[in-house]
Amino acid sequence: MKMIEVKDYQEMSKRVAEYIIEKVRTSKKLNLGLATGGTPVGTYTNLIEDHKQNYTSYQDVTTFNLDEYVGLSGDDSNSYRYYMNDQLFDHIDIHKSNTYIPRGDASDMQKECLDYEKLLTEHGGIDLQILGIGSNGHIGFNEPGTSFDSNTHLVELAPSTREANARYFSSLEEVPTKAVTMGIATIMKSKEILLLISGENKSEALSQLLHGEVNESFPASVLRNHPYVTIIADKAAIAAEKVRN
Ligand SMILES: O=P(O)(O)OC[C@H]1O[C@](O)(CO)[C@@H](O)[C@@H]1O
Repeated sequence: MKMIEVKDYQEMSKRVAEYIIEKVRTSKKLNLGLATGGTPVGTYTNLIEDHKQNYTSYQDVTTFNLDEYVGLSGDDSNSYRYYMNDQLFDHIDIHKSNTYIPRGDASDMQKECLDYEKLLTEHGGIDLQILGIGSNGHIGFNEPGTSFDSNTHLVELAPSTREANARYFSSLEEVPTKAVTMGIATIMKSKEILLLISGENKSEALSQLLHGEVNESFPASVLRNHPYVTIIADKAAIAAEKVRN
């Protein structure tokens, strides 16, 4: 794993956006894996600004999101489909039909998982996957204990994840208890991964990722087995990590 240290959230967002833009501009066809949560919002803002100023085109880009809440339709403002449209897709020239997110309101969720995995395979897999990390080490919605062999599957969200994400809902009770997520094996098939880590509250996770054991109790640790992962971390995440060690 390679680590790039940046000053702050703004610099992280700019650097990640520049990296994505370069890939978009130089690839004939690009399969981009995208994440939600607070971490990539600044990256998406930078992509939109660049699209408006420099006309970077996303017409040959296909996107695959990591996860979605079970029970929410794409029209629900808390769904990740809504988030992606709102934060990125509605503001660039991507064909909406080329943006894939597992459906949280499918009538048969087991089939939805199988179909999503198949879709990824049929498209030739992800070229560049953007990842955030939960403070318990989750990637996508793969909570501690998830098998490293897992494909797209249904999960029960950890109480800490529901609490962390409750800030987007009007109450904790409203946060869905289940989600659908690409599995660890699915994520590991990506050709390249960029992991974004910002803020002191992620320093414990960064520390464990860099120095802890590779095992299923800390899902992100699997990334140490991937040949092409770059961590982009800001000073706040790293500084606190250094103090701890
Ligand atoms: O970026 P945040 O909001 O800290 O979330 C970290 C991770 O948690 C998730 O939001 C899932 O809870 C991921 O999508 C994200 O990468």
